Amino acid sequence: MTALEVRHLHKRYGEHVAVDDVSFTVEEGEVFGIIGPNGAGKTTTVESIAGLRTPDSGSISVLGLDPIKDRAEVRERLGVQLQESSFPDAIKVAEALELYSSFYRDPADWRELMELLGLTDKRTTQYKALSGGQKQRLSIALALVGNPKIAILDELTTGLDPQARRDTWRLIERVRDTGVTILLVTHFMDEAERLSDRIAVIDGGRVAAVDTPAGLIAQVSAVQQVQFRVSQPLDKSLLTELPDVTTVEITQGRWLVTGRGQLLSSVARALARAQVVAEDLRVAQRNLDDAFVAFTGRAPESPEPSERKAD
Ligand SMILES: Nc1ncnc2c1ncn2[C@@H]1O[C@H](COP(=O)(O)OP(=O)(O)OP(=O)(O)O)[C@@H](O)[C@H]1O
Repeated sequence: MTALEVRHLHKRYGEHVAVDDVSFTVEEGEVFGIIGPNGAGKTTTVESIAGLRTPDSGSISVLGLDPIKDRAEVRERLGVQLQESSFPDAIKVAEALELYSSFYRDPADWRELMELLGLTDKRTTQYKALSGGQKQRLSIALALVGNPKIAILDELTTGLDPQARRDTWRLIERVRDTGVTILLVTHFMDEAERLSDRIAVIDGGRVAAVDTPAGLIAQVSAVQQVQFRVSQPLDKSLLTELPDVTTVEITQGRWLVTGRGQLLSSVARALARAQVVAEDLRVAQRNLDDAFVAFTGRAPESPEPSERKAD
């Protein structure tokens, strides 16, 4: 069954078009990733789904409901963890969870969530005294406290150290296993690849591609790369003139040959003809970073880990 349907979403701020034309569908139980460069319109899209922004045109259906017209019903079914959520400094972990759970008709057991998120021993700690990782876990707990069918997680692990990020991923997998549909906005390609069943690449307010992580990678893997060092000097033109080769770069003695088709065997034959041995030969494995570059023309940004510590 369809959990979310976004059709031709368009949203501008004044003259600035933040979301031009975005459409996608998310099935129940899916983890659906959204990736794209800064300012691509990802947050505006998820805020519109959450009913926090009113689209200028297009339609959004959340479990068959309209986020603006059916705001109260959507609130009951949708949990939102947005970028940089802030809470009153003095509120304690247990107080925040209890308070938020009181906003919902059929809340989750907030004590169980506190335990699941590893916050029980911080129950009496004030928000301001929590570490970055703990704040992040609290905001995830608060997104889940209404027992939502769909959770929106925006920049889930930005600012966390690698260990805390991996812990958070495991947590999200556990949440997914309970059947919650997850919409995940992320700058981290490894995170998107690990957690998402499907991913939308958004660029310039439009969907550049939607596919499984493997599907996105396969779409760009027609381009291949071979790297090696040469056992003796080699005339570069012997490779550049091969029909399967598009570029040849040499950096600090390392040859990087990009091309298509039977690239590896063409290069190997050319080297053999020149009686040159390829040392330390590597055939580049395509990953989601490459797909991101191919679809957006830009390298993914890795947000700087903040000063905050995970725990
Ligand atoms: N409240 C606002 N008023 C004016 N412009 C805005 C507002 N919010 C966002 N924008 C602009 O709209 C565009 C899309 O922003 P949005 O936050 O949706 O992108 P994003 O893909 O989530 O970016 P990031 O990855 O940096 O969070 C950007 O150019 C942004 O500067």
